[in-house]
Amino acid sequence: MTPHIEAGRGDYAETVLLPGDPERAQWMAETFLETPRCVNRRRGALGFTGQFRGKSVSIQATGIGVSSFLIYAHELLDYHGVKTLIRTGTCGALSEDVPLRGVVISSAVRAEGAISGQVFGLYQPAGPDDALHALALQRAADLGIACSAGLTVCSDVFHHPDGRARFDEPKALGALAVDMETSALYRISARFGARALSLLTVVDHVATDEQTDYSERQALFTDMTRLALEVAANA
Ligand SMILES: O=P(O)(O)O[C@H]1O[C@H](CO)[C@@H](O)[C@H]1O
Ligand SMILES: O=c1cc[nH]c(=O)[nH]1
Repeated sequence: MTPHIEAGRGDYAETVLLPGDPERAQWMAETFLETPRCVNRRRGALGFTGQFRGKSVSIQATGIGVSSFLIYAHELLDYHGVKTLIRTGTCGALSEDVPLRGVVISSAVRAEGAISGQVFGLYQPAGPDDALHALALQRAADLGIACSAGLTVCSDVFHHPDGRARFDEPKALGALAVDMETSALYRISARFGARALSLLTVVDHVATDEQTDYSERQALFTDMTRLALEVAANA
């Protein structure tokens, strides 16, 4: 047991998928895992462990933002012996080339600057495990899942006073999309010697103002979840 996770040692698999939203965690577990069992309910941050093609896989909700994400990632890596973290998140698209509802693979992440993050080195450039990244591209092609791989931005602020203008610089660098956890994922995984990959589904479009409705979420995540589980099963 850790401060934020009631599960005991051995309750999590070595590979854990990490959605932000607990409802997504439950939907992913009940839709895709065989014999899913709930291993964490503390604070409503649902965690599940089950089987996918004979391999044990866990799914743990992380909440929103770097601070919340780091609590769950740290406790999974430090206490539960987790070796591979695959985020299954949502993002806002920054590039016109990335379609609404599409899947983005974060090949590298750039954090929006903030003084507090320097404490953890969160705002240094970071990237995924090379082998997981290559595997995701290959499995996406095999499965016919259209995805865009490239630079993403990690922001600490969803409702920002500067609006979308703050993304002009990362957009000019070719950033595809923005989320709020990927820099934490890549940095903390490197620190623990764990493997990491961030997969994101586009739920709104900063460039075109298109939005998905929350009611269509869950089904929207089929491609991303299939891809994450393919990587988990073959990593
Ligand atoms: O849907 P999740 O995985 O939570 O990810 C995205 O959604 C939240 C903002 O609505 C942030 O956590 C952002 O990273
Ligand atoms: O615009 C968005 C959508 C999802 N997640 C984000 O961080 N931003």
